[in-house]
Amino acid sequence: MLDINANFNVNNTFFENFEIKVIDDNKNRSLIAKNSFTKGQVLFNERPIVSAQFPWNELYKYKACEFCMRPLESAQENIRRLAEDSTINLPYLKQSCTTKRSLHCACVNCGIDYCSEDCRLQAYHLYHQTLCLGDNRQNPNHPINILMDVWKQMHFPPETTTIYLIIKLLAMMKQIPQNEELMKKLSNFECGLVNEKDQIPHKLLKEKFFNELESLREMTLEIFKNNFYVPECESWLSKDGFCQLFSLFGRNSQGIGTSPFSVYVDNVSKLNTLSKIEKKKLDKFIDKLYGKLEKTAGNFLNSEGSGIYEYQSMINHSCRPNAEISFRNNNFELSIVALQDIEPGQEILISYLDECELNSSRHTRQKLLRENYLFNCQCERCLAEIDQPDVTSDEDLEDDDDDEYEDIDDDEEAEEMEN
Ligand SMILES: C[S@@+](CC[C@H](N)C(=O)[O-])C[C@H]1O[C@@H](n2cnc3c(N)ncnc32)[C@H](O)[C@@H]1O
Repeated sequence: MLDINANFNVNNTFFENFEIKVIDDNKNRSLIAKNSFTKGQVLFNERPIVSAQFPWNELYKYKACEFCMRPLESAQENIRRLAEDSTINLPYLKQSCTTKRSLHCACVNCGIDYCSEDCRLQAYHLYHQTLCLGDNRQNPNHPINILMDVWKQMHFPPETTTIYLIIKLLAMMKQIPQNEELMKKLSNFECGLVNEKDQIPHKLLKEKFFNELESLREMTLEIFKNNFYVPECESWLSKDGFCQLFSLFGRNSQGIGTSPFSVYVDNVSKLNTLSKIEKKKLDKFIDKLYGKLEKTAGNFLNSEGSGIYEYQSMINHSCRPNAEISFRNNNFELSIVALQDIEPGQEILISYLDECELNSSRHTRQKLLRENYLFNCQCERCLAEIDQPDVTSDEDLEDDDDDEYEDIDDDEEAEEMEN
């Protein structure tokens, strides 16, 4: 039988290196280093409890393993598709492309693709036995396909989450023998609909989305009753339970991005058999390809999805982080990597914002964190910049009009400055 813990866990030295501690009222729990780490060191690796590729991303033919999201295209296929140019030939492909087509396989009933037999088996034992649609995989009238279509119409790219995470989770609850353990893990995640202390609601749960959320709930409930009813999960599909489930994914899910071309670029640039002239030529060639990609694919270069991670979700945010997330295996396994030397007793802090957002004003950063993660950031940098004028970064200005919480916050801050 499959060891369910092997699917979720981080390596077993985790609690030798870290402790989870409540160190302040605002942030609640924090992850604290027990040992020292040097810049560039991997603090830990972790696989998600549940993950899924985004549906638009899949529709646009970003081929990835259904279980671990490892790309299924070779670097050459990937660049040809994204750059819309079937004449591109990548040099040194054999040494630098990691896609292993000979290991790929598919579910014999529905044809879903996996990067290996191991992934196919793990998916089967965790959820796919329940979710395999067989001949109905392409049937637009199958309730799961209808739900996915409705979801796609509600959430156009750039995608941040998917209703399929909820479907997979319900199937896992049905299938796995130790589902109390999964239930326990889920109960550890932040899933409040509002930040009770500061009364900040989640953006996906604002009034304007109530009708959408209700139709998603009704459809999911129908699928649940007919396909994988589990008595313990019935409350998840009540009105409140469903909002909480949504909030759990909204507040905790971590984006996953994989790409055969970027791995190729990484590997090819490390080849030490090339002369200086060959290296220069190669750099120029790759720059040109990226130029092409910018025109044809813009920012959409990766197979994208999201997942929830038990231990990564214990790490608080800082606008001046000392660690970062990376997907070094080009699949859903996440690594937390030190950005600087870390001493015992120091809190591990990552950024929930991307690089561009991190470079924005304090006002913009705080707004993004409030909307997505329901907190007023109390990090060292935000506290140090508290006297900064309340300036919104340029790229954010057009969003300002429809942000009712911004206005409340501006008024409060203006009042504070007057007093
Ligand atoms: C993914 S959880 C991190 C772990 C969390 N502290 C816990 O106890 O489970 C994210 C939540 O932690 C809190 N948090 C994280 N970083 C914070 C920060 N810089 N300032 C204030 N609260 C923070 C917020 O409540 C946020 O919604």
